[in-house]
Amino acid sequence: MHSLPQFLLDYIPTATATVERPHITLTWAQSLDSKIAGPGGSRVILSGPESMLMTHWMRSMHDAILIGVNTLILDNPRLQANLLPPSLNLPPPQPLILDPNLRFPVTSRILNEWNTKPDQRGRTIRQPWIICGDQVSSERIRKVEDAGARVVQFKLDDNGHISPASLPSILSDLNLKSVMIEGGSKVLSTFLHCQNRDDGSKLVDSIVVTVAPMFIGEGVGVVPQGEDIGLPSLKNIHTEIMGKDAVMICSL
Ligand SMILES: NC(=O)C1=CN([C@@H]2O[C@H](COP(=O)(O)OP(=O)(O)OC[C@H]3O[C@@H](n4cnc5c(N)ncnc54)[C@H](OP(=O)(O)O)[C@@H]3O)[C@@H](O)[C@H]2O)C=CC1
Ligand SMILES: Nc1nc(O)c(N)c(N[C@@H]2O[C@H](COP(=O)(O)O)[C@@H](O)[C@H]2O)n1
Repeated sequence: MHSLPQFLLDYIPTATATVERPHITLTWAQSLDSKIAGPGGSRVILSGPESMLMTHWMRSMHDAILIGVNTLILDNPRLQANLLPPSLNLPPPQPLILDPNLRFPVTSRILNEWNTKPDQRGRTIRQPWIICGDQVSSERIRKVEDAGARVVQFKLDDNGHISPASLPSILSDLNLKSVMIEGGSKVLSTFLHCQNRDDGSKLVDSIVVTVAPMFIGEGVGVVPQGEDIGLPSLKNIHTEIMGKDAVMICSL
């Protein structure tokens, strides 16, 4: 796959997304028994090489890649589009972490790479941005900022979360036109259960799921146990076979 997979274009219209109305894509990779990680949240490589490459194309099509703080802690990801040819000179996506209590570990790989590879800044690496609650102490914020990350504070919702309905206006404030939400389970669940943005328009625009031909058994479900009711209906479903995986893409 040497160029952007064309089937993505109809679902991820980053060209038409605007700062005023950012595009929101949810994406994850799951096993046949609907798990996204192993026991205790241990990371599992589900995607084969072809669908993983597609995920990196998708990352390059969004301004930002968002994960929950547990995924940051458990996976210690890089969140780059490093499988794509460097000769394309694509701008790296902006890592965004939803972290109400600012648990962000300053030893994380995304921060370490930002600090230790200054020559790569803006070309393959962007500074991690952490979205936390407005109750976090200024001492804690200073500690994380001194370590090199950018911290932005927003009012939390009644569940102590960054409100899914308000994420679009947070993105607008941050001058971001699109976001790809990669997980984990708790974050996917709150976004799947919240239908509308604060302005009343639909919250999630597209969903892209890689289904890998394996069972995990005990592990982390796509949504936490008991939260699999009230999930939205899907429209415009398209399935693409990529290597051994099936990639399902749809709108809501
Ligand atoms: N296969 C795949 O595609 C992927 C798999 N994963 C897996 O997911 C697992 C982690 O998932 P999980 O433990 O559910 O954690 P998450 O990564 O979903 O992080 C959850 C935390 O994010 C904070 N948060 C802020 N805003 C929200 C919000 N709106 N909704 C929900 N949480 C919010 C909360 O922090 P606080 O507790 O401080 O309030 C919450 O506990 C890992 O094992 C990882 O490997 C992750 C991504 C993709
Ligand atoms: N698309 C996809 N397939 C898998 O098999 C996965 N385990 C994931 N996980 C997500 O990707 C992050 C790690 O990516 P990098 O190694 O940093 O490129 C991980 O944190 C999950 O968000 N995704």
